[in-house]
Amino acid sequence: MNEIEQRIAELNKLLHEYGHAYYVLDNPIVPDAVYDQLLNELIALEKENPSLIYPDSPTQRVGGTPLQGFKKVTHAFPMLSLSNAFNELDLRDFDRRIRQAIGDDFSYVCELKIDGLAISLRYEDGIFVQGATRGDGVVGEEITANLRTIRSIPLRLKEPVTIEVRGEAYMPKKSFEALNQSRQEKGLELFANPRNAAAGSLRQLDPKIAASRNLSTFIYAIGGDGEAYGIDSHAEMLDYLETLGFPSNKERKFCETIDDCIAFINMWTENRPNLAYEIDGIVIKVNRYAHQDELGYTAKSPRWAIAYKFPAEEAITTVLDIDLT
Ligand SMILES: NC(=O)c1c(N)nc(OC2CCCC2)nc1O[C@@H]1CCC[C@@H]1O
Repeated sequence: MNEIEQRIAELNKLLHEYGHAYYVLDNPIVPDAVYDQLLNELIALEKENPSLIYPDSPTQRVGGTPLQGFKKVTHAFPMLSLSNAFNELDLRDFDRRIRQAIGDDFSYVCELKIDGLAISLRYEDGIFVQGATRGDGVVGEEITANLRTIRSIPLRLKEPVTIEVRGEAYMPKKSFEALNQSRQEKGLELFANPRNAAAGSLRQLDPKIAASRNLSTFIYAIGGDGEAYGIDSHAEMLDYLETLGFPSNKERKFCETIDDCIAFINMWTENRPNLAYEIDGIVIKVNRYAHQDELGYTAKSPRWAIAYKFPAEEAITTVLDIDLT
């Protein structure tokens, strides 16, 4: 390797490491100025040596020309939805059904239900090759170019594995407020909520627009059977995703009983306003894969998971308005 090739390899390695710390671990290890200076050095070197541009170079996140439209993609594994629970009774019915099916010796994992847009990411030998929306669960839209612009989505994994993962793309509350503020000043129509803003951003044909919207992601599932990766529980799968370099939500909790889950739900019902992103509920999943296999699936959702949905704010204000008039 000549010294230019060496420097380009070194810059790719450093910028990947710094980018992962900043965007995935939310824990920067160099000041922004240092990151920007290295990125500009790489941009200049790549300009002089285009044949040395790595496909997963951080300079390759924002594509050039806008697309004419989005291709359809059939998911290798259907992207399921979640059945809902709205109160404690629903949760205890869910728990009773599980215990009737597999006995009492099991545990749950509780996760925040991110209020964004479900996405699927495909990696071949560790390289990000395709990203799609959930669509109807079977067929989605191919939005790879837009997903590449999301800094928390790794372009190369820490292991050269071929894997398909699922997660939620979302717009942090602060980015949503800033976006609507700037749209207000331009006399543009405002987005109703961060979820619509994220969906609207990922439906843009020009990746430069998606890149400007400060989207992020949390990854929460492997498409297909996790056993293929030597994992046998949901908790282990989330840890494995982190070792590969994916962002997973750290507010998850291992719960022995449904009472622990209800305590978790009560805590986050209280704490939700302090989060940097919107959640619309709490997802409760039976932890061990052996138990998930025993419980199986309905046509559209797993029997081993349920989403407790927070009461919608607007409904409460409507009720209050009636009471107050
Ligand atoms: N929105 C979420 O934070 C979330 C989550 N934390 N975990 C899952 O588990 C999947 C995998 C098994 C069936 C649903 N799904 C989520 O969102 C889904 C996307 C499509 C419907 C649900 O909103």
